[in-house]
Amino acid sequence: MSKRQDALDYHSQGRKGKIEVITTKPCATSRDLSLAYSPGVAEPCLAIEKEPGLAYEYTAKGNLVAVVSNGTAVLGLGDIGALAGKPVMEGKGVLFKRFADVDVFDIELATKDPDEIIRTVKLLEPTFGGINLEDIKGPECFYIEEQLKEIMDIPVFHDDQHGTAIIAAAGMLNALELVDKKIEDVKMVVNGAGAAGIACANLVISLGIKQENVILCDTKGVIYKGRTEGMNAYKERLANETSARSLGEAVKGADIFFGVSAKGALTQEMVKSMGRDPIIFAMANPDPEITPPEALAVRPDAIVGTGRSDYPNQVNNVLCFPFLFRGALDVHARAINEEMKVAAVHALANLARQDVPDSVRKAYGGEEISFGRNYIIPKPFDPRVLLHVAPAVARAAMDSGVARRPVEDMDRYREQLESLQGRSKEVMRILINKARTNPKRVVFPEGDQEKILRAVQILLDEGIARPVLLGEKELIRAKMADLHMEPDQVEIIDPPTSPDLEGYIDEFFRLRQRKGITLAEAKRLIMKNRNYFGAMMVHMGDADTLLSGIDHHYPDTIRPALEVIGRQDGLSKVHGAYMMVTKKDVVFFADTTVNIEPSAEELAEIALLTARKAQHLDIEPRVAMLSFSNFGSTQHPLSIKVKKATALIKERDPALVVDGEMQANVALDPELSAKQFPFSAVQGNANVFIFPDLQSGNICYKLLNKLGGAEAIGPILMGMKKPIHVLQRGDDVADIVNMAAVAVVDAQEY
Ligand SMILES: NC(=O)C1=CN([C@@H]2O[C@H](COP(=O)(O)OP(=O)(O)OC[C@H]3O[C@@H](n4cnc5c(N)ncnc54)[C@H](OP(=O)(O)O)[C@@H]3O)[C@@H](O)[C@H]2O)C=CC1
Ligand SMILES: CC(=O)C(=O)O
Ligand SMILES: [Mg+2]
Repeated sequence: MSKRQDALDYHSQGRKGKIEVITTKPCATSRDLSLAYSPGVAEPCLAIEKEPGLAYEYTAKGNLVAVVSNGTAVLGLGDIGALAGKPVMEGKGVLFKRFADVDVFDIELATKDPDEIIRTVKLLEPTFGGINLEDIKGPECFYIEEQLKEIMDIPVFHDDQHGTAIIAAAGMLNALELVDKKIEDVKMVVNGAGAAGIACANLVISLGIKQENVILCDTKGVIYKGRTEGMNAYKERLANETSARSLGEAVKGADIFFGVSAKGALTQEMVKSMGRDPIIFAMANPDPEITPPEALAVRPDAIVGTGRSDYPNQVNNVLCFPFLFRGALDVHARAINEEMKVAAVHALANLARQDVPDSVRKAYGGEEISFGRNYIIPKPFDPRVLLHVAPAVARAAMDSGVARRPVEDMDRYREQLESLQGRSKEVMRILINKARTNPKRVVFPEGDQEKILRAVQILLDEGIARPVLLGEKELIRAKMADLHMEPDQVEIIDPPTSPDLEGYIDEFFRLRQRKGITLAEAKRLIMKNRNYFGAMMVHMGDADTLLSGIDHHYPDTIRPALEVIGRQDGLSKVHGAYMMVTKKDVVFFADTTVNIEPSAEELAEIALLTARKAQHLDIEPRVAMLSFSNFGSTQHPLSIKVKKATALIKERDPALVVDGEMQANVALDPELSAKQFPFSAVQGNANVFIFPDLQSGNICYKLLNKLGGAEAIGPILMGMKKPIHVLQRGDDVADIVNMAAVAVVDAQEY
């Protein structure tokens, strides 16, 4: 199918267009009706009449943005009119929702009269928490925005001006660092002196580029002092004394080119003539001023960005407006001011320098992404953008006095932002915060693995753990340098040269001498097998917990731990659980990894240990002992075993909410439970699921993960004397970080 047809089908298939309105309150019963509408609705009306600020409490105003356009500069398609611009405005709505959960009404106005637009938008003020002006051409856009900012008490933001300028400035700051040029020395050309061009020039000047070093061009060529044709007050303010008259003359020797004009405006000849390591942002949409392959063919030393997602370095305002508005709306900002824009610039620029999580790499087809010439600004699908930009903007709004409702607890605010991105993030945030309250020493026997190093950087940045790496010092240091990590921030231990080596060997020999180990073998294992050395560290109290397994088979990781540390007294075995994070909730599955055919006694042990894990994560456990039978409905040794286990648990922990044996649907269906099993302690609200054997547990968690899309965090090993945790081969950096948090929180319990 052609790209054109594809795009048309995308818009027309199913419900037409890209947006619909969804209600947030039930309207199923006559009671609902009387609350949603008359008579109940009168109450919030009267409350708002008395106290207008309550509109943020009782209506959707606070999360609603108007995307307003008259269609005079739609992308680079030009003046195609308000109606034809509607797909773009609906598209902005999609992006606002997808990236920052901001709701949008798109408003297309069939007028070119700036005052008519101003009056109309002003009249819309009661409806919205913010106004995003879009694709209104220069110079009218400047007057419209200025006037609206003056007369409105909610944020008014022309995205083509400032959104573009913010992204381009963030990318430019990073590109300048990469090419080692000082902002106060560089010469720049901005091609296009409309909405985007004027705003880009103003912002980079405010960030430190000298005004006399910024040459603006438009369809008539260079905007120089004294030019009369095609001028306006905004161009005039930026006109410079220069002898250059054409774009070709202006870009000669320039360090930076910003294109916000039209397809093909920059030629290869022009690129050739630029200064060393030229920075070229060809931002015209949908087709750039020059494509990256064209530019790089003549100047391999260039850093090139475009507005498109199919080339590296997408310099597009999508990376800004959803997150900026999120921050502004969340503090009920009166405006979006310079301070908030600059905060967004720095938040974006800083984020691009940080290590990129695997989830983001995966979203981008597994491509290698790290700070450098092909990655100078974050990617829009990077969930961290929301968490960095919105709080930075909210903070700037508060500091500059335009926040009507300041955020009191920034950490809590970040947690709320994370919860916008799904329950799993929220739970992990709780876990991570718990880890941060008392970060423990985590030893990583696979300290030379790149994924471990990348995870360690995040653990350090977030203060989740105090990592200790095992491996050859020089090798690890070199790998850290490749990853732009600071080697001195992590302790590295090379077992053969460790001063603790002899002591560990002696102790290990003492532990295992009656289990068939010779002193020579003890020496070899502790010196050569870092899983043994790491386990000894935990045993001797030199580390609090161990995390390993990314490059080892499961038994090779777990055996040293069992031999050195062993299980807790009184337990028959160690057991394994998974935390399953669904869209709705977080539940525990056990045993999913260790015990193949647990006895009733072992099942009871598994349930008690898993319930304790849940409690430790502030989740009140409700344990379902699963079977194919409900409370004696089938008499079979397998179901009788589960029934026996249930009785044992009740005996050992009478306060624990637990019941069984029961089928999985009964464990999850309150109505069914109430109707058929009103005596059960678990009323269809189970969150800890104990499986009768490993087959069912292991199969279920994998199906839920693959078919149901639930995130599986684990295996969480339970019942060791000291906490040891096992990574899975193939775990990515985020999994390692999650497991490290699990390990730290676990270690806090010991
Ligand atoms: N990547 C991104 O995030 C964004 C990209 N853009 C892109 O920037 C471009 C301009 O948008 P916007 O500023 O809103 O539009 P405007 O209509 O406000 O401004 C367009 C400007 O470009 C100039 N121009 C047009 N064609 C040429 C050319 N061939 N050579 C030199 N100058 C030219 C016009 O000159 P004159 O004044 O003489 O008419 C005018 O100054 C569009 O392609 C748009 O897609 C815009 C916003 C965001
Ligand atoms: C991206 C955008 O806003 C534009 O091209 O107009
Ligand atoms: Mg636009």
